[in-house]
Amino acid sequence: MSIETTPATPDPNWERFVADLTTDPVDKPAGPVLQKTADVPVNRPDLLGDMPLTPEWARTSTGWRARAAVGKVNSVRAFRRWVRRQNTEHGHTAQVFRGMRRTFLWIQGTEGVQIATARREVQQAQADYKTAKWGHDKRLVPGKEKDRRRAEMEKAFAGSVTAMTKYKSARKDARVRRGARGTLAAAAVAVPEGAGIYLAGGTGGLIATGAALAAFALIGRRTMGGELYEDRDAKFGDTHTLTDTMLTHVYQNARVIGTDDTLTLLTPCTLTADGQAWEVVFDLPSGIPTKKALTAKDAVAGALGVAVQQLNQGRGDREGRIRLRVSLHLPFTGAPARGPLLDVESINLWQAIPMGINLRGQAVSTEWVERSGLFGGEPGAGKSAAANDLLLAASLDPTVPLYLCDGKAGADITPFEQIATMYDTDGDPERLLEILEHIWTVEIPQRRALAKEHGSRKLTAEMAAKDARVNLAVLLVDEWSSYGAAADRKVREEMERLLRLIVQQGRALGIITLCATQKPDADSVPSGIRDILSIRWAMRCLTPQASDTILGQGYAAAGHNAQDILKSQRGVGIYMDGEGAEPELTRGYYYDDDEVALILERAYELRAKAWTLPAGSLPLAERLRGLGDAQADILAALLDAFDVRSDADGAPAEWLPGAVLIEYLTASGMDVSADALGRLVVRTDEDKVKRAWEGSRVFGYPRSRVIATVRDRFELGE
Ligand SMILES: Nc1ncnc2c1ncn2[C@@H]1O[C@H](COP(=O)(O)OP(=O)(O)OP(=O)(O)O)[C@@H](O)[C@H]1O
Repeated sequence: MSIETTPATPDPNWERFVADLTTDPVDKPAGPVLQKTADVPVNRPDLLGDMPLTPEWARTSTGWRARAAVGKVNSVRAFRRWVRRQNTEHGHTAQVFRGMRRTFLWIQGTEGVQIATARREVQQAQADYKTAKWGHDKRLVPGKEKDRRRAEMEKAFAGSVTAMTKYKSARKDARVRRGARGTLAAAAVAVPEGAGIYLAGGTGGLIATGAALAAFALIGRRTMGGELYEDRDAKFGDTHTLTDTMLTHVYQNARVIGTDDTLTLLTPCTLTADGQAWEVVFDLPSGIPTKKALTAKDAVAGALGVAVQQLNQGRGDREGRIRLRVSLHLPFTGAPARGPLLDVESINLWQAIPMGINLRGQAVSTEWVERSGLFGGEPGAGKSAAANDLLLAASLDPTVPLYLCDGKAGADITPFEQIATMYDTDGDPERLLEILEHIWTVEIPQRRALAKEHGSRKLTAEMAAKDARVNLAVLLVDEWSSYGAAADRKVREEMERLLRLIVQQGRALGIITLCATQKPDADSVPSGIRDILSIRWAMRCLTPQASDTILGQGYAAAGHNAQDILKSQRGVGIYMDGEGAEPELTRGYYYDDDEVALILERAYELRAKAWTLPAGSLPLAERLRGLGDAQADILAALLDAFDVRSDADGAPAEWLPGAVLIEYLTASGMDVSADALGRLVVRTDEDKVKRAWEGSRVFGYPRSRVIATVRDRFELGE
């Protein structure tokens, strides 16, 4: 009987799944599968996810290079440890001699004891026989007693003979056994030696000698006290290799877990692809909170034998889970990475902007829309450089007005002056007040009205895409405390009130506020304002309290302490990208003075093209052209004509003949007669006096008269 089956309708999902298992993986493109076994073909994914984890990069050339580099470090360190060991009783010479002595003792064996016992028995039996014989040889002993004594003497004699035989046999036995063991030991040394010399000459002999010495060293491994050499005290700092057992010991020694507890590793201890660190994810034993490990950062670093800056413990995706990263060297001490703004044409500030690089070497980008920031740290920690990451990006978005105030009266924002809508580089509280008042009474109401027009209470990227009037704005207040110290109480209170209102209400209306401070404490940033600044960057601080002032209460105790950052780690800070974000050690991109100038030159061009340069920043001729008026165009061309004839110092010519101006206008495509020019630029009688020009005296126009005409007709000045 046969059973007929109907052909099944093909199921595409099933076919795809089976195809993954059955087709030759080499023909298929490698998917984004990161965890695969080492012993399955390279592109075969771990479909069931139950194979040992081997990161993909491990088989790449970078992976091999990274491992080779670490291997080299480990070899050097192992050699140094070996040299240190040689002076101790665990040294290999001591081991070889101990091994030889032990071999000799083994050859001698325990037969000596049996011989000594047999000898002792012989001596005893002979003494017994002598005593019995002496008793028997006495005279005047009755017959019966004489018989008994003879019997005793004969028995003692027999015993003495037996003991002597046993003694002789023990000696013979010992000789045989020792001979056999001696032969075995000698053969074990001599045979390989002979074979080595026979097969490979002197080299073979050397190899065989080496092997014999190694064998003796092995036999003599244990000291007389019975101790074995162990690398028990090796720490990560000594070896550069992180092992599973080492990790558990570390957390036990740091008293994060009990001595009987173990960690549950979710990934193996793995060297990162760039060879810079080891990473592992593990669970603490049940009931131990993550915070306990994070708080014990110093103890964990000590147990690992590394600097606290090399250790990074991050919270995993559930309580009790830790993502550990141990850097091989102090991170962030090399040259800073090239800032990405150098390679972009322009920026859209509505999108995330690049701020820096994290410990893993990944770019950290932040969306600043509806956010505000607080950057703090000791002088020279890198706040201005960090603030530049935002300011330079904002500069490259030509739609963004910049309001920049520096309470320290330093030179940090001077390069931005030309493109800033309003700025204060003198630390003048009155000017800051003026800027804040402008934002509060002009910017914010305009923005609110615009949002209302769009039927919303917010300005969004979608609105900006449709309506050119919708934009973001940036307000920087560097060193608030200096303004506070320089202002009287009334001005200070007013500044504080306005800043709070701007941060609170400007957020939704596209105003991004960034505060920076050298001395993070309650005075330097009023707490009412501090609490609403969502992005925090704590650069190196002098105390944990200062670090907490920037990041929030309790962060230092939980292991996020900006005091741990070294002085040499400039531009490095604990970065919190918004509310509730996990703090992350990040080094800001750094743009030196030349790079800042280069970016700002581009920003100026972008803004000039977009007509968003602040009034006064554009040359007068450009502003005239922007009016779209025929007479303004002629006046702009006239100003150009004076510029073309500038003197050696670059100052425009003060006076030019009318014929030269007409010629320039004609060359610029403007048909203007001498009369028309005279009507446009009205001269005084004094202006009409002839002046010397290339050997003759001619009529002409002073530049000041053209400027006056511009002012009178278009209310524009230089
Ligand atoms: N991200 C960085 N990478 C490398 N070096 C940096 C970085 N940031 C800052 N530096 C170095 O640190 C120096 C000081 O930086 P910066 O002026 O930004 O510090 P600051 O905290 O603003 O100081 P102050 O409070 O005195 O203004 C810079 O001149 C630069 O050499």
